[in-house]
Amino acid sequence: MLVTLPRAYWIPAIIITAIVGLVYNRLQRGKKLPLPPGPPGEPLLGHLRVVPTEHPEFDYTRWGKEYNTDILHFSMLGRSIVVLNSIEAARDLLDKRGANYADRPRFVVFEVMGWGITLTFLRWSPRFKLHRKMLQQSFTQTACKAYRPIQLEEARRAARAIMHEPQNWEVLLRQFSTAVVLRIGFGIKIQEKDDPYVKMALDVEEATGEGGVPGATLVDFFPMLRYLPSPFPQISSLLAPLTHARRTKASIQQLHDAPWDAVEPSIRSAKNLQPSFMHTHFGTYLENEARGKANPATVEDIKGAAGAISIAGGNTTWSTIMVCILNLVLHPEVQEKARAEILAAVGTDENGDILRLPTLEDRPQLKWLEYVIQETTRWMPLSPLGVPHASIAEDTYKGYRIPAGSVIYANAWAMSRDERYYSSPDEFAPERYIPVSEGGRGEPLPDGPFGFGRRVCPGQYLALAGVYIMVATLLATMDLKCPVDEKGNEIKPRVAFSNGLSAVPDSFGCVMTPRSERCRTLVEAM
Ligand code: HEM
Repeated sequence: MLVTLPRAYWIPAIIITAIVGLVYNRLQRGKKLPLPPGPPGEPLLGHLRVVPTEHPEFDYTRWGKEYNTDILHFSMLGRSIVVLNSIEAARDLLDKRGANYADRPRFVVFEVMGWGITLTFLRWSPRFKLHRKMLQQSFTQTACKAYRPIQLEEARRAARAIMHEPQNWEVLLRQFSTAVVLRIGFGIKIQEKDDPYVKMALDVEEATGEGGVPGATLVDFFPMLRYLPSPFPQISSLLAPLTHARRTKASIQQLHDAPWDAVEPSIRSAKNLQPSFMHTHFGTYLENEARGKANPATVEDIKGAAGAISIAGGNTTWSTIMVCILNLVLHPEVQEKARAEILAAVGTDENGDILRLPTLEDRPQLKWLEYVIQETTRWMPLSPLGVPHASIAEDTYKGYRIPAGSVIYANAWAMSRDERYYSSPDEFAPERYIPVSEGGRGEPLPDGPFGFGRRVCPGQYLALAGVYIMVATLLATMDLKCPVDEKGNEIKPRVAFSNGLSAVPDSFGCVMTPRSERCRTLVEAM
């Protein structure tokens, strides 16, 4: 039965209800745990202008020290951003409570770019699980053995091309990493020169690399801004990622469509088939279709997943090779030690010339080279803030509250500089990993560069095998040196990295020369 309140009581009733509501909220808030610490923000905007847009990982690391915490909180226009600065915090939350941190925030800028069905940007959903399964199963440590012949052939092809055009070494190494992922993803074999797919991959890398810190641009916070008419984004540099995304959209679509369209007829007709991810999954799709069986993945899903391989795997592998070469050039003693180890593994003749080129099967013997590669991923984590995860439900950690829907950055940069584990962390020192029992420092291999939990990089084994075979082939056959000026003084490379999703090293000089005629002959014979 409804009780009607006389008109005279309405206003006092409203006021009392409001006061009770306020008091209740206060009490509830009082009962809630505090948010993790962090620097003060500004009214309404929060930390939008406090966190720098260029290399925020450095400031996040500094704030962690200043507030003596490995978990920081920032608020950007009402959205919670949580930064994890230690390997323990990342393991505790992203690994051990993985189900709650498997989501991604919405990447509006990347959506504008045309990244539709790409695992990296998929939110937690049945579609995410489908893509994750398809990619994870294809790149386990065991499954990656099947790609060894491709990686070996492409590494030798790249070494041969570098011997012919040493001044183009940087582009040719880029070509190597693009060639590997295009062959594995779509079964496309690229041409030696001016290949259109390499050009497309480069355009896409530029598009992704300069899209700002993913999930953290103004447009990511206010998705409606994506509809601003073209001239407006020029008004503020905060909208620059939107302009960039619109400009580069076509290249992303092209890198999905062009290789697919080129290969689809051969899979349909079962002629000139090349083994690839697309062949496996699209082949099964066609078989199911012919038998009237349901297909779990659509054509768009398979295209998106194959595209994810070529896009997530090309630039990343190339950048890692570049950082490795940068350090080999800066530290000739590290280079010599790696070369001596390779020579011992492949054998030498009476002139000290190698008997054969290194293979992927030599890798377990090449411990020093492994440390060099691991140190490369620690010294400059390719994705210094990882790709952000998002929390699904509210959580508590170390007495702090992590609101539902928080954006979570695992700060791989801070982890790589953690002085509890790494002595002189800015130093490039592969010897840090030599076990104490062998007279070394026994420091732990880096843990964060490939991410965490249910979103950990599915391509990590493939990537490290690619870096290994390319670097081993170069070291076995060529000397890598700094260029010299007209007075014969070495021009040391300038160490600088791009901002954004991947930290790509700035271009630097390196002179690659064949170590002997025998090395040249071996490479040419491939
Ligand atoms: C040295 C090279 C590479 C590095 C440093 C790297 C690093 C990363 C990182 C940090 C993430 C985010 C992980 C997270 O959210 O916690 C990631 C995700 C991913 N990587 Fe890699 N990656 C490399 C190579 C590759 C390769 C070769 C492939 C090709 C198969 C690949 C495919 C992917 C995909 C598809 C994702 C998205 C996973 C998801 O969202 O569930 N990556 N990678």
